[in-house]
Amino acid sequence: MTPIIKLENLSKKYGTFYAVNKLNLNIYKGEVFGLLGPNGAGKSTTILMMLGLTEPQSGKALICGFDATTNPIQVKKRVGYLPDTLGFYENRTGLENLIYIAHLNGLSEQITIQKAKELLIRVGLEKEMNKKVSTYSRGMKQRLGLADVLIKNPEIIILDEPTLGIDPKGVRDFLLLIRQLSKEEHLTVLLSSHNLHQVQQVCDRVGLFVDGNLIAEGDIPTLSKVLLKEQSYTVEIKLQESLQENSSIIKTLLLKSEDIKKVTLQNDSLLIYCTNDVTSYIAKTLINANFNMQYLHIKEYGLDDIYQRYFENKNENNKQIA
Ligand SMILES: Nc1ncnc2c1ncn2[C@@H]1O[C@H](COP(=O)(O)OP(=O)(O)OP(=O)(O)O)[C@@H](O)[C@H]1O
Repeated sequence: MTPIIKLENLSKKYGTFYAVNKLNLNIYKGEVFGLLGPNGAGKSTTILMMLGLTEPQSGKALICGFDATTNPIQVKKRVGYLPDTLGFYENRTGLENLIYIAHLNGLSEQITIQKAKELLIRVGLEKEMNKKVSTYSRGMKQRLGLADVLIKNPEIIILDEPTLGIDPKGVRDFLLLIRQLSKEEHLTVLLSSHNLHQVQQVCDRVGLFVDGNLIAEGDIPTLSKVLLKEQSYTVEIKLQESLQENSSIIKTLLLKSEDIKKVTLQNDSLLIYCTNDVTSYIAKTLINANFNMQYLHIKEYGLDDIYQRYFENKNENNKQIA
């Protein structure tokens, strides 16, 4: 399958500093892809290069087959971009604002009004479309922004921190809407965020940016494997016997398995970090040693945990090096 977005060795330098460093990434039609990373990681710079709004030092951004640097007009026709700050005519209604944008995009007079109304209904602004934008909440403005982006029938939409400042229900509804649009209309969505939980809810795949580098990409289980490497499964157990008294014998027993990398005591349970799912081995080993198990479960990692543990591990390694 040909990717709809193809970034090849894309780099951007400010002075001597690389904001984006040799980025390679393929995104396919109909995917919801999350650009995730802390402040300053290079997400917005990457988006600007994809839109042809800033030139890369080296490499290429191919969008729907067009080079964003040499052919930004073709790219602009196919991509809808929702920046993190929106500007509307506040004393005009949502419908008037949308019609204005439709005209700017060259849509004919006849189809504009009908299409604008349909879109405002689609994004959930049916009741508010004839109210002035000055009366809109942040969430409503974001929906209007989405309608602005969709009116030119883009193949790709790029949303920069789209849920900033919206209340939790608004965020949920907005993300659901994006997911629906992508799945029903086969729209490719690129979403930049530092909110892991939101990205996890809505994205098919995620790319994790740190200091201008894409350090991992994939779905959540893949990211977990790549970032946590040898410790991507954690099994938590609790025994009827005292773990304080028995922890060293248990560690010796369990660490005989090559798949078990670390065993730590945490409060009154034992955390066993493994490369694979070895729960049955753990259970058998402990039962054979006459321990009585109170519970055993595999801890599922969300993006939040993966991210936090990745940075914890990195800091630990840095400390060890220093
Ligand atoms: N015009 C510029 N001139 C100099 N440095 C810049 C410029 N634009 C961005 N940078 C730097 O490049 C790095 C990447 O910035 P970028 O805005 O792409 O990050 P980001 O991941 O989008 O962050 P945020 O989540 O805060 O928006 C940062 O260190 C930033 O200070």
